[in-house]
Amino acid sequence: MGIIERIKEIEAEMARTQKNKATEYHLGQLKAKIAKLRTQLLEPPKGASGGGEGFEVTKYGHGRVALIGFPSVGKSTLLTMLTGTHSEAASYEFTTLTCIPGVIHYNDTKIQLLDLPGIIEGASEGKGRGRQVIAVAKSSDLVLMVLDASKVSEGHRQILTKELEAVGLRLNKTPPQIYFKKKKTGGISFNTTAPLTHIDEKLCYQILHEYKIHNAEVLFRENATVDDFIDVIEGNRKYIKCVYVYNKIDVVGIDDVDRLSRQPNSIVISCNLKLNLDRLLARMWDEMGLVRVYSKPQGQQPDFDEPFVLSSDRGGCTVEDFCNHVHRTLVKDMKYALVWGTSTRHNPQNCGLSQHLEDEDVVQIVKKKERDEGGRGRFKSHSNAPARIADREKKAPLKQ
Ligand SMILES: Nc1nc2c(ncn2[C@@H]2O[C@H](COP(=O)(O)OP(=O)(O)OP(=O)(O)O)[C@@H](O)[C@H]2O)c(=O)[nH]1
Ligand SMILES: [K+]
Ligand SMILES: [Mg+2]
Repeated sequence: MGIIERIKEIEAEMARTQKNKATEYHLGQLKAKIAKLRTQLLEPPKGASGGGEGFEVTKYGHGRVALIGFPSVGKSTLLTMLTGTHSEAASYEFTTLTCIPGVIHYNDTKIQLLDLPGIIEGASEGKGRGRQVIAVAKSSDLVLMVLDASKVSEGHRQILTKELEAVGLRLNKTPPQIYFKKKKTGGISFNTTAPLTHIDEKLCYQILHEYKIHNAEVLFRENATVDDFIDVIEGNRKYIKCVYVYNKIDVVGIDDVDRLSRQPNSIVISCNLKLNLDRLLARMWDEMGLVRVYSKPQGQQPDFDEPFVLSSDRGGCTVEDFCNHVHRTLVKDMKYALVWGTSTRHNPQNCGLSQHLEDEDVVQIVKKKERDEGGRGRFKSHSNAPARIADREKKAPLKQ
């Protein structure tokens, strides 16, 4: 029997099993069994050389966004509108057969947007190009799940979420607060700092047993579920933000539009009428959590057209991360940093390497050998972005 059949069989057994106190241990074990099989499913077949049919597209820009959705919901139309890169759009399904990259220029940052073939139920098990599409979604910083506003009754949102979850993607979730460490000896030590209502010590042991783990340290820091615990044991989950984009609102009534726009993490648009596309861009950019930091050489103004772009998902947002972006020896040479912006209590503030920077902060690195000329009046005004500087100065004067 193949892996997919075995998963189906266990799923059927779970559906048959009544949920109560007496069956909860058995159900927990079955969940662990399915998780293990799904992980096997994700491993490339032995002897496979990576395969030439993947959608490997080189990463570009400050972040990557993937368009995921059923066929003909308007993914390609949206890519063309947002990036200017043409991607074939047509009224028949599976128009797009590969991954088409485009670039969005927004807030002085560049974001790679990827158009992908439509996926359908069963994608996680290899239907259509599902597996390749999902692999691209996994490599992204944000998923835009595009849905057809006129077909919402068909449960596409749930189906696709399930498909992505089946391969270890977790949308709009944070990793469970469970500390888990395998050991060589000593048995299982089980502790909790929160009251648990979904799982108990015995069930934990059974799940670990299913994974043949007999020595480990487990600490629940929140009221987590069996699924959360399995996610932590598997350890290969990817936590990604997702915005649900309801397209084609030009063909549905105002009541539906209103209802859809109130769904969690959702935005309604129409490519045909160019409705709400700017809101979508703003939303997308916010979700990516990019942090633009402007470097200010001593006695000069920062170049507000050329931010260093940091992100907590990619490498972090501290002064140290900023230094590493600018030059690899800068961390070593830094005496302290002067920071202007929303991350500081006063402007400028002397900061160390661990200072967390926020979007639009200005940073001046004072090096060990340099003489600190801090506080010596205003810098000369030669800049290619006078308006933005004036704007910044209103918030916090960029002296020094
Ligand atoms: N009414 C309406 N139709 C739209 C809108 N956006 C796209 N379409 C139409 O929907 C159809 C499918 O668009 P595509 O962009 O090819 O959809 P897709 O999701 O890329 O499709 P596949 O690549 O086949 O998965 C085309 O006929 C588009 O013109 C919209 O906002 N409103
Ligand atoms: K299409
Ligand atoms: Mg397409």
